[in-house]
Amino acid sequence: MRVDIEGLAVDIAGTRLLEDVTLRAGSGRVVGLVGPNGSGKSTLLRCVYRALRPAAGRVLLDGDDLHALTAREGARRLAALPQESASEFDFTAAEVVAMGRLPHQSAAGRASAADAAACAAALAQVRAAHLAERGFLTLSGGEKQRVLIARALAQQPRVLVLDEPTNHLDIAQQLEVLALVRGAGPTVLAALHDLNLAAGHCDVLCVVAGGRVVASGPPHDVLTDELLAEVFGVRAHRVPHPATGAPHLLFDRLPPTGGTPDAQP
Ligand SMILES: Nc1ncnc2c1ncn2[C@@H]1O[C@H](COP(=O)(O)OP(=O)(O)OP(=O)(O)O)[C@@H](O)[C@H]1O
Repeated sequence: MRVDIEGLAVDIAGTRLLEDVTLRAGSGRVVGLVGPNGSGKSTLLRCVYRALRPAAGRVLLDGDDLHALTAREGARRLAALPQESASEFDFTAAEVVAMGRLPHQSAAGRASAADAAACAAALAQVRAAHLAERGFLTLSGGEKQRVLIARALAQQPRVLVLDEPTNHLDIAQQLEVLALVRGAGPTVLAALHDLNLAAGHCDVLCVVAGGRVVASGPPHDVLTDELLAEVFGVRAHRVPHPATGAPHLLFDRLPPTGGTPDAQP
């Protein structure tokens, strides 16, 4: 399913947080949003999963205005992993994942065998089947994150919006989850902080700075020395990955006003 974001602007408490954001995610493509802290990535994603209403502009799913759909219609097409989604209630992990099936159920809300199978498959995909009967609040940060990703997968969306999906995950889980979402089929919009992970797992990167998209395109076309210096304040070095040959970025912090870059350990 294609996602077109057109001229999006967001105001909160009288302040414009996003201005004239336009981006396209082709069907089945993985689009990464990268940018410094506070640049507007979550605000943009919150508009896409309808936690915020834009002051201007539109989000189109295969041409349909997302904000004109009912909540149920929207949730059948699009699932989200918000940055902060701690459940206050003591549900089991299986019950949290089952919430992902609600948009597909009738008003009576009875789960079918297909719902149960989708939940079991999603938990297995994130290697969390053994956590099914655990209380969600008793899980570690990484275990919670995997269960919440399973909830989004169980929703069987055609668009997946992920705000920092690798939060709390160890490095093996980070690689596994990104490979999983890339191969899962839906169009993906994901905010990511690790530029090497983003470059390695996304078809397109959009760089957000100061509430605007300042660059977008294939990852290594976008992550130029000039952009990394200007937007992130770092000097980049590229080394080939010894196993794959893919370019890998190493960084020094650039001092705010001239001087010599600090080598980071
Ligand atoms: N409800 C709000 N009220 C006031 N300011 C807000 C609100 N939500 C976000 N902001 C501000 O909007 C800006 C963008 O925030 P946002 O969370 O979108 O950034 P981000 O790029 O996701 O950052 P991070 O990488 O730190 O998660 C920040 O300056 C933030 O403080």
